[in-house]
Amino acid sequence: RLFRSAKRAMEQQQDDDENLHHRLPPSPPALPVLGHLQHLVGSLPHVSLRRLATKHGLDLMMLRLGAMPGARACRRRARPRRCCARTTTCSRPGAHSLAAEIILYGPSDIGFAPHGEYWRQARKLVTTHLLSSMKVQAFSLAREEEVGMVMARIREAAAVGAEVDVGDLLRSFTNDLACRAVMDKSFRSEGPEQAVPGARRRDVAAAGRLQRGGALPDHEHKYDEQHDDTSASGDTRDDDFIHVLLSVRDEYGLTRDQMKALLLDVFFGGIESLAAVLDFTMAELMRWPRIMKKLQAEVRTRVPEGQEFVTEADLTDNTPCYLIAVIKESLRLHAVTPLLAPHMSMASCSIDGTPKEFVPERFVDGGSAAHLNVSGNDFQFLPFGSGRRMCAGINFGMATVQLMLANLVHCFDWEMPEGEDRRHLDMSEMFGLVVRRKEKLLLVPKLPRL
Ligand code: HEM
Repeated sequence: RLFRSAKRAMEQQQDDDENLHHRLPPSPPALPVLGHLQHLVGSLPHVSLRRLATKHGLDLMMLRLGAMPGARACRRRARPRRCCARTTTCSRPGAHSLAAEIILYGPSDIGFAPHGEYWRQARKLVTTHLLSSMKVQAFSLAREEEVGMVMARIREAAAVGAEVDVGDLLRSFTNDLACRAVMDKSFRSEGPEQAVPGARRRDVAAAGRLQRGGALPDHEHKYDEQHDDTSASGDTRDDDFIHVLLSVRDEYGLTRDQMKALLLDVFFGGIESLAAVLDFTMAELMRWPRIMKKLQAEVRTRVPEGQEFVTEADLTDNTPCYLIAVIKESLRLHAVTPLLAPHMSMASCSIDGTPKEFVPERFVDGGSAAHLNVSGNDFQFLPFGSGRRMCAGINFGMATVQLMLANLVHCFDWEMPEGEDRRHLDMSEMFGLVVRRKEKLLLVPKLPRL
């Protein structure tokens, strides 16, 4: 039933695309056959597109990527971006691709599904039962445990004065967190090698295991054994996502493939983006020691004496506003998904005329951007997108970045490896589904003298 409604929505989308043809935005000069494809071939397509828009003075431009038409809105005026967020990007171009059809079963996930009844129901399910703020809160103990394990590993390195590959550490943290959210602790006992021979990364292993179907039947079995009709729903407990989906499968008429596709969104949507945001933020803090010190002072004064790690309660009871300002500034300066959502381009967003400088103060009270938040209503600042297709994992994402960053700056002082200068820290980007820093972030943790 759901597959049929996804197909209908796709046909409707094609009709809408055809109807739109007679009122297209202006288009820069294009090559025959290729159209504007050459602008996406370089290493940083979002930067080439920004240059193209500036060169032709276009706030909203029509691009042709081979046979596929697309529109891109630029920073200068909020109106075209609002228009894109609310209308143009309600569906996804990738919805018609063979890859999405095979990997995401239709696609039956919410990230790639075309706009329509299936996507609406699936999005409702995910935002109500898996990624709601209540569920994210219920998951705080698990998040704290995972962060605590990373701090313990850094402490071992600090004890012997070794450097750590912070980027790598952050990526394995976000992998572990996603695996834990989806399938609880079972992934630890498995190890990546058993799940997918030769796989080194747990997310790949876990995603592979999900796709081949191993994880779901195991959980189904456990769920059926444990299930008690009188038990409360998993929304307010830290039940893993497979368990939650099993508890609502009849209500939503979900097939096994649809459940797998929805779970894969957590791997595809959450892991790389979270790691990239944390890596960019730590790198910026290293380049701006004054900001690092100010943030450390704020976080350290809020953690009770003798307490080893920062807990979520320390952050939510008395939200440290400079921590939030630092995260917002990092999201402003480094758009990790600049092309996923055509209406969003943080890489080219200028709030107060100093776009390349890392100045979190703009986001604190009295600052020029103090009124901007990340919830998609301020069209100059859309790190999670906006409108109906905005990021479904925004609560999960913000909670994770806050807790991890607070702990990294609370538990350690950070130095550059010997002979390296923080002023030369390379901030070059590497393009991908998620934009990340090109170079490794090698730093030396020191236990602070409190
Ligand atoms: C700080 C980290 C993150 C950033 C910067 C980010 C950013 C984004 C952006 C820009 C979009 C496209 C929005 C649009 O088209 O308007 C998106 C979509 C999405 N994100 Fe995130 N995201 C993050 C973390 C996460 C996490 C942790 C999850 C899941 C656990 C997630 C799941 C999704 C999903 C499912 C979509 C597709 C929504 C739809 O099409 O209906 N994201 N994200």
